[in-house]
Amino acid sequence: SEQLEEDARNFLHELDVKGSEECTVATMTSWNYASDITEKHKKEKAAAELKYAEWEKEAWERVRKWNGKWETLSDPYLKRQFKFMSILGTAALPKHDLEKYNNLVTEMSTVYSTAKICDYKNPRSCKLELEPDLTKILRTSRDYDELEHVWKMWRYNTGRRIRDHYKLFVRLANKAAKLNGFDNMGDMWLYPYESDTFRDDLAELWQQLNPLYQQLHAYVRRKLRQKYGEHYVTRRGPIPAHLLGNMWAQNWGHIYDLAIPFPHKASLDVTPQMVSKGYTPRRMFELSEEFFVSLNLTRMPPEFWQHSIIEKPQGRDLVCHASAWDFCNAKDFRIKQCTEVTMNDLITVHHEMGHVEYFLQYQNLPKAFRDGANPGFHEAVGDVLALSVSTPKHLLKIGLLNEVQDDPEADINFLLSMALSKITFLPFGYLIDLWRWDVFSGKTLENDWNCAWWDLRYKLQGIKPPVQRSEYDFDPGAKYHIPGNTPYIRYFVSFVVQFQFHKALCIKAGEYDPLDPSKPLHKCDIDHSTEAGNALGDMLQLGSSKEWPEALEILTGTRKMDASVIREYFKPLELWLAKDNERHGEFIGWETDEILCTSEV
Ligand SMILES: CC(=O)N[C@@H](CC(=O)O)C(=O)NC[C@H](CC1(C(=O)N[C@@H](Cc2ccc(O)cc2)C(=O)O)CCCC1)C(=O)O
Ligand SMILES: [Zn+2]
Repeated sequence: SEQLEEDARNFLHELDVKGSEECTVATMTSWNYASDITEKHKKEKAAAELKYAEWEKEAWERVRKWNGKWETLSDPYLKRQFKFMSILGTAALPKHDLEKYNNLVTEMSTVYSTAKICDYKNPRSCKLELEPDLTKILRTSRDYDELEHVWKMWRYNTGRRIRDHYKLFVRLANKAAKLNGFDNMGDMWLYPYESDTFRDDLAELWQQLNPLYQQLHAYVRRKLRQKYGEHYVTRRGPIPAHLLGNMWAQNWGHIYDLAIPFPHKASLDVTPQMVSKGYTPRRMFELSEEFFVSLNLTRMPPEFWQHSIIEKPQGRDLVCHASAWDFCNAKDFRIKQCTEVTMNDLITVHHEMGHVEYFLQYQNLPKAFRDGANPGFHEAVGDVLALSVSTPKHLLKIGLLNEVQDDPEADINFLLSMALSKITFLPFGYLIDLWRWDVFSGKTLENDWNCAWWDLRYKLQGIKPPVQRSEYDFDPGAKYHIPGNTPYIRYFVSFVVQFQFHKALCIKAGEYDPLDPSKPLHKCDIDHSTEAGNALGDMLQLGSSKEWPEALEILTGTRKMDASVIREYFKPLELWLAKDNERHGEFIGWETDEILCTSEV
């Protein structure tokens, strides 16, 4: 009835205003803790989390009173808000359980963010931190034993120390999920994807992408065998995980120098040019903002520049892992990033600013809709712009390259550098929550946690630990998102859909034409295209007010995740890798009879 509709609008508006105010308070205490880890900030954050949970519970109980009525409303926009506000979340836990749950997550995050290890070359000095020290060693060292030391000690001082926390955490998480009507927390995490074929769809995407990954894996293994010798990197075995330039082997971009196909061509890593041109983190953020503005998207507000932390502050502990923050008041948006002047961090700056651009585009929607169409969309925005920024053509435009070699060999070099961060990430992006879903569902028992992790790491990534692991270790806990309790499948989704977004925007920018060989997808740069920017903005403004297939269709014309676009982007490389591997008689895939992880405790 008209009256019911009117009452519903007023009711939702009241909850929206109050919910945003409560959200601002809670987010501020979370920011204070993440940017300055002290006992005082920890206590204030814990108290604010409980207070926010009380509000969520009150709001949820008032929404429940509308059950049987809101379903009869005719306006889908109102019904969708009621649908989302009918899920309470972890606030459904009894207060003492919620306090325990929150403290476990904060405690695990603190262990991770404050962990330090001793220097391999100077064992009495024990203050090396993940950022910048350990990431720098993993990125630059080619000393097999030094890399093994750093890899092992990081896991000793993080994962091993939170294994027991995680046991309790899983039980409480599942208790909360059941109170929300889900079988376990894994199912509750998948709710925002609103699809009962989602897991199957993901498995299908991985099947389509695995062959390309295996070709790249075989090629890189040969290059690493040349560097470290056949004893360490065997012909047919998995690659030792600590040789891939990254603490988790999730991005192999930093061993590009060992893998470059045509070494006599110009390097594409513009870090040296950034340093020699006196780039600062501030300049990197302004460069990224300029790109968004060139697309006719929204510039960062003054508060962003006032309150963001874009360089590592000295003399205090903080969560250095980059992050973007929405303070729920359509005014205060921030990034916290311990930025270094490297190309990799320039990409990360775009990733984080992509989150803020999404926050800005949907800031006037009701709070229930101030999210990505699905979490993977939120992760894709910044990466889409970074696909354009990474092209030699764009780097020339912004003065970070002084020449572009436009020939097939330079093309293969470029595509390989992109594949070392985009294709290598796919199995990792998939397996993190494959492991966690099995842990939440009980399919993987506590005594098998670490060896189940290494089964997946071996099966999907074709890597192995440099030293044998056991169930005394807890290697998943050495990756930020596990102690941080952040779902991860969003990144796998993002790495597929970001290429679909890229293709749609490149067509609108006139930068891609499937029939024009001079305009392949991987050479497209959408900067300064307001057609592309307006199309992207139109989708971002929807927030989560429409189901994600509809948002995807508005931008790309399709309603499904489609792996054929990322494969089209890398097609020239895929052909070249297959030929090169065949020429060298490379074994595609991996096998081993080594015991990677012993399960007796
Ligand atoms: C308040 C809050 O927490 N906000 C959320 C955002 C939101 O939910 O609104 C947030 O800021 N999350 C932090 C997280 C940081 C990063 C990350 O963790 N990345 C993944 C995977 C990956 C790797 C390469 C890549 O190109 C893209 C992704 C990893 O490093 O493993 C680190 C560097 C990049 C992004 C992020 O921004 O997603
Ligand atoms: Zn992100």
